[in-house]
Amino acid sequence: KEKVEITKAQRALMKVIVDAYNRHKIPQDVAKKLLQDQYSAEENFLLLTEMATSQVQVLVEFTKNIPGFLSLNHEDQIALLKGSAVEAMFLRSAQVFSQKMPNGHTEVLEERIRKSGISEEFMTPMFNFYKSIGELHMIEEEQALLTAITILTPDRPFVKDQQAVERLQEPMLEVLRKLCVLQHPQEPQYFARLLGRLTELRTLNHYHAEMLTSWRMNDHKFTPLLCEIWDVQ
Ligand SMILES: O=C(NC1CCCCC1)[C@H](C1CCCCC1)n1c(-c2ccc(-n3cccn3)nc2)nc2cc(F)c(F)cc21
Repeated sequence: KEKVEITKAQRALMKVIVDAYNRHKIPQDVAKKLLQDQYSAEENFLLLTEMATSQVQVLVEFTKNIPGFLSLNHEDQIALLKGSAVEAMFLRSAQVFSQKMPNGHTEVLEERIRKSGISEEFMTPMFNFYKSIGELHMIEEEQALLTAITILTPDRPFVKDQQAVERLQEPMLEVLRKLCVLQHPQEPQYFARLLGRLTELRTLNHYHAEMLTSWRMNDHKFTPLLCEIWDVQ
C-alpha cells in the first residue's frame, strides 16, 4: 500500500494556487441572477458576454499567480491563455452549476439555461459535462489545481516551448494525484476520472464557436476582449 504524503513544498504550491483561485473567483451571482428572472435570448447573450469577459480578466490574474508562468516566453503565455479560456469558462460554469443549492433550484437553473437561446443540439454535451463534474464533488483545492492544469496544457496551438509548460504542469499533476489519493482513499480511480473530465472539456471547445453563432438571435455583439479570445467577429 503506497504511503502518500504531500511534501511541505507541494503544500506551499497548493496554497498559492488555492489562494489565487479564491481571490479571483468571479462572482457566483450569475446563478442567482438566472434563478431570479427569466430573460430574453438577447438579454441572456449579453449576460453571457459580460460574465465571460469578466471571467477572462479574472483568469488572467489567476494565471499570473501560477508559479513560473510569468517566466515563460511571452508569446507562449498568450497562447496558453487563448487556448484555455473557453475550457476554463465551461469548467467554471460547471462548478457554478454543481454548487450546493436549495432543493429544486438546480432544476430551475437548468431550465433557464435550456431556454436561454443556446440551440438544442448543444444541451446534451454541455449538461453531461456539468453533471459529470458535479458527481466528482471536488473540494476547492481540486477545483483550483484542475483549473491551473487546464491552463498549463502544453499542446495548445502556437505554443513554442512545450517542455517549459510541461515542467510547470507536472508538479501540479503530482500534487493533484496525491490529493486525490488522500481525499478519496476508497476510490483509486478518482484521479483518472478527474483527468478524464479535461478530455470532455476539450470537446466542448469544438462546439463553442457554433454555440455562439447559433444563439437564437440576430446580430451577436461581442466585447473586444472576447473577439480576441473567442475568435469571433
Ligand atoms: O453566464 C454563464 N456562465 C458564466 C461564465 C463565466 C464563469 C461563470 C459562469 C452562462 C449563462 C449565461 C446566460 C444564459 C445562460 C447561461 N452559463 C453557462 C454557459 C452556457 C453556454 C455558454 N456558451 C459559450 C459559448 C456558447 N455558449 N457558456 C456558458 N453555463 C452555466 C451554468 C451555470 F450554472 C450558470 F449559473 C451559468 C452558466
